[in-house]
Amino acid sequence: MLAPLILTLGDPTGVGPEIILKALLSGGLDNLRHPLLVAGDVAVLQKAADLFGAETALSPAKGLGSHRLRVGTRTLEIKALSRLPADKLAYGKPDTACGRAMVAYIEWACDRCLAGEGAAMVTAPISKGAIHAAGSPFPGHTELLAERCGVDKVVMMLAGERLKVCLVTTHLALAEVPQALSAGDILETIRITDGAFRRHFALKTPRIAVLALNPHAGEGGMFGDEEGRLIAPAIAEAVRGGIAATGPHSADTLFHFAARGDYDAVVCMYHDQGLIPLKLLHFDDGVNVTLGLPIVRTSVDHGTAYDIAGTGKASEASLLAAVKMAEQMAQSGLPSPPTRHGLNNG
Ligand SMILES: NC(=O)c1ccc[n+]([C@@H]2O[C@H](COP(=O)([O-])OP(=O)(O)OC[C@H]3O[C@@H](n4cnc5c(N)ncnc54)[C@H](O)[C@@H]3O)[C@@H](O)[C@H]2O)c1
Ligand SMILES: N[C@H](C(=O)O)[C@H](O)COP(=O)(O)O
Repeated sequence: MLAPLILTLGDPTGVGPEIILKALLSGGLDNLRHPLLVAGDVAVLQKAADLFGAETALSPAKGLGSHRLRVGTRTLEIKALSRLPADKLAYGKPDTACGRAMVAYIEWACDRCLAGEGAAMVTAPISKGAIHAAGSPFPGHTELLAERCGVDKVVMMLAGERLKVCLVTTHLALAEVPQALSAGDILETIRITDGAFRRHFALKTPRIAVLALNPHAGEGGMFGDEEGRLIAPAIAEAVRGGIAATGPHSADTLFHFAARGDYDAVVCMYHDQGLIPLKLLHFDDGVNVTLGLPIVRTSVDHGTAYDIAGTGKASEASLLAAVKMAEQMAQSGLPSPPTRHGLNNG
């Protein structure tokens, strides 16, 4: 039997629980090669099932899971890692117990994957504010997983069929981006992107466009020198290493060409540079992937959507795409980046 894909519940008061139930009830999880295991909370999932009027029945599970929840004609395997008072929780209002639970789901899934007991982890959305309030020092999954896996550099990629963006910097204030950029970090982002595309997406020579930071790529230094000082040297070094990287490209025009298929990946200097075009094209079915980990991690591309949590309206499409991509990546093997803690099982 193949190791399971471990799906973390995310914020119990966000849309995570209901999109998991919606994906299950849609039949979109029926034909996976790997078994699916939800790392989460039984009562929270039962409450989400009620949103869809689905009849549920609970029984004990053997193996990695602790419970089996029958929902209508389908079954969800669950590892219960919290026992939250679901009836008392209000959608959109996580407390510190919820914050701690979100972190516990992620840590457990990560550790199972590092131990080879999970084939991949797929994450439902968390609230960055809630995990912060619960004492987590990390701004999101990406940074938490890098630290837990003992990896210094990972790459946040958001992927859709038409566009794949890979970020040099992620969750930091825009004002801090120029200081945070370095030629070494840009080069590492290009290398991790190239390696992941060769391994997981079967591309012999991925075509990687690297963006400029400033308008018109700095216009020859008139407004900004990061292009000549940091980005161009990183691209030149990548090219010397056999990578098909080009740039620095002006960000305003490049996405048009990337979306029509001229490039396989776009390396972006900061979060919104890449995520605005990505979500414009792929809000419904985009997938967030952490490249450079010794485990496979994919995620939905959206957040907790508190404004619609508990209504059953949230789309499950990104979650289904994330599960599908996790399976594809798990089957294509793992990269073996060096890790600080020697946990590399790749
Ligand atoms: N992977 C993650 O864990 C992740 C990703 C992005 C944001 N976040 C976090 O989520 C919280 C809220 O972030 P935000 O408000 O910027 O973004 P959001 O994605 O939660 O919501 C933005 C808008 O998109 C809508 N939306 C989101 N998901 C939807 C879905 N599945 N179907 C239909 N509509 C949907 C929402 O209703 C809202 O109007 C923040 O704490 C943020 O940090 C987490
Ligand atoms: N930057 C992502 C997005 O906007 O979709 C999101 O915040 C992901 O964060 P983590 O996967 O690191 O939680």
